[in-house]
Amino acid sequence: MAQCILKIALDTPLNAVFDYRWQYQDGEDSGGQGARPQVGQLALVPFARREVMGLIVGLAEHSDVPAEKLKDALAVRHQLAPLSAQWLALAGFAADYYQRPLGEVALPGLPKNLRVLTTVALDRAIKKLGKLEDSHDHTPLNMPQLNPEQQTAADFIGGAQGYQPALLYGVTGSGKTEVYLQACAQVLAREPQGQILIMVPEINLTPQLEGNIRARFPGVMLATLHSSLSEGERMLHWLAAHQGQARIVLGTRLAILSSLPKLKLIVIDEEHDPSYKQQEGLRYSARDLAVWRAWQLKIPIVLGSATPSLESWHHAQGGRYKLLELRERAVKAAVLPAVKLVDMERDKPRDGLTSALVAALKLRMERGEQSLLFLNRRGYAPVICCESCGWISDCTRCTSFMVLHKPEHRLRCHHCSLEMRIPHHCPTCGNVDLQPVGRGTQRVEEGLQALFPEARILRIDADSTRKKGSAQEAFDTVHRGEVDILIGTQMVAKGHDFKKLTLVGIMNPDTALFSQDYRASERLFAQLMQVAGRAGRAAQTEGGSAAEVLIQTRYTQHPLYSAVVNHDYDHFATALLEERKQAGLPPYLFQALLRAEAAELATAIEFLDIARGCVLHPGITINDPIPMTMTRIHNVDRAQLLVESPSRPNLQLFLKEWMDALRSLKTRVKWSLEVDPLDI
Ligand SMILES: Nc1ncnc2c1ncn2[C@@H]1O[C@H](COP(=O)(O)OP(=O)(O)OP(=O)(O)O)[C@@H](O)[C@H]1O
Ligand SMILES: [Zn+2]
Repeated sequence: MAQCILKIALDTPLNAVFDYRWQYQDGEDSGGQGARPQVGQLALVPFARREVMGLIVGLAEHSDVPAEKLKDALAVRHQLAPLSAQWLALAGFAADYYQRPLGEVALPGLPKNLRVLTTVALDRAIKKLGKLEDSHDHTPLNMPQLNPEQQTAADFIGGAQGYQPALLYGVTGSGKTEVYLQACAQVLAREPQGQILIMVPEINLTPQLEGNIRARFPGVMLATLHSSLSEGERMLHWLAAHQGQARIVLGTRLAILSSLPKLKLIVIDEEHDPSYKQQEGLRYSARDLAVWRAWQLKIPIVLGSATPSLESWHHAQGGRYKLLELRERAVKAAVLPAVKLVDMERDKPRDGLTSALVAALKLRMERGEQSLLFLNRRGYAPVICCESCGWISDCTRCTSFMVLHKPEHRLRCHHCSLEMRIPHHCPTCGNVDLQPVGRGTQRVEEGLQALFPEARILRIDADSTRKKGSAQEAFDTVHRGEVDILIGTQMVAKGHDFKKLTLVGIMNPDTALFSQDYRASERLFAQLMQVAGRAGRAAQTEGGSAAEVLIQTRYTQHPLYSAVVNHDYDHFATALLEERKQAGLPPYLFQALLRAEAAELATAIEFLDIARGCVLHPGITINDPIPMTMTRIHNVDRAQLLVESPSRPNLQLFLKEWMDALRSLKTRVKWSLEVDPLDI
């Protein structure tokens, strides 16, 4: 018997690697159950009176831990091929950059079934996969002729060698998907063992793309990775990628941490989308990690969008990313829709709809075409109020309102999930006449039903698609043409290729114009361009309507709307970047946000005040602590502290020192750090 020390990363907030003793049979070939373990393997160990799965990140002959304190590891998962050095480096980079212990990044990045104590699930999955193999026939089927711009882009991406980031800036409906698929075909032809990672921002976009990929490459093994897989499926798909069997992996942001030993190309579709940012726990940007991963592996990466993020646009302007452009819609004779502003001051809306929008809807109904109404607010009304005493339905646990959900007869807080029946009378004065204020998708649906009793109306939002599979069913109904008017939130706004849609109505985007968040205008612009881009994606039929987008607004002179009317991303983005430069904001400045939570706001602020003073570092601006805009959620008060620097490396140095100092502070305040925050 021989003995070694396993250096193990565990999923705990303690920023450390733990030593365990392990005995194995000396000389046995690697791979056997008794072999010497390898870095990148998983091991079961005792920790704090529990048994937990850890990741071997190092091997040693001796430990500094006194022998009587050193514990034995319980098992090593020899049946699983070790995670590669590159994968460990990726997890290590993410841990460093986002200031988290390695174990807290690496272990949650693995499927749950790998981390359970028994090996049943793992053994079963490995056995199942043993029979499956990619057919090695990577011949693409039904490749459409690309237009010259698409061809240039596909050839550039497909032919790129080494680290080569490209920004594929193509207007909505310009056929970016086709560019990805043909670039993939080139890579698969050149690298028969190679793997490709394709990411989409939202789970609802996976089925459409999965269908396209399977139809194009029937012989290629495809694995999907997203949050609605069962644990069994996730394990199977993850393993198919890890063992190099899956050639194409399609997934949402969590797929960025999948193990892909033969990765040769990364595709990030809709790269501007905020959903690439994880908003809890390890708050990483999957897009940024993808770029790092491509750099590390020296492989090409393409970021695609009709409305690139300002960060990526900035890189493309500065020459760090190759800019590839698609200026026209791919389907011949499909043109970008005419965008018109409807002045709500002149054309007063009834039930939220101006007469211009009603007329446009009516025309589509008569012609058997589809319309989409976009309203980014679910529920029936954002609040109910008592007209006699002024009571409003605010949430008792949050700085927000209880939203009226009429079909379910409930009031619901969208932040803490508090629920109650709709009160019969005002809780303060007893008045029975409680009125909904404002309008959500449910109320729009009700109004439309009254207006167009014969119309087939479908609402798609988080409430209507709670059941597994129901979102896909809803989108299929639209694609089959069984819907006349579709009402939806941002769920319907992006990526979908609805072929029969000729009208998009945007109900009330004005509120976002006056947000305090400096990113609000970038986001609103992207959202409007994306949703507008759902109209007119097929050629206009004879006697059919030209594609049209109506934006209802009270601010018809606003430059943001003019840019949308003119489909003018370039100028708008360039102007926004200039503003950011003048104001000293990202991407010209790097930020991190320290958040603190406590029962009392004062406690949170007090903690941030201490944090503010505990490390001094030249070139770093530490702002005053302030309450968060949504101060209270679920009876917890929240405050934040913004840290800024024009130098990313300098900020990173500071954060490292700062986190060490904060970890040693004794406090009951719950705190967390976000690097490159999106919402401030
Ligand atoms: N070369 C081509 N010839 C004919 N049709 C094409 C070609 N390329 C793409 N298309 C079609 O054009 C439509 C739009 O393509 P796609 O959905 O890829 O656009 P997109 O650029 O991803 O748009 P968005 O940014 O709005 O998601 C699809 O129906 C696709 O089949
Ligand atoms: Zn609440």
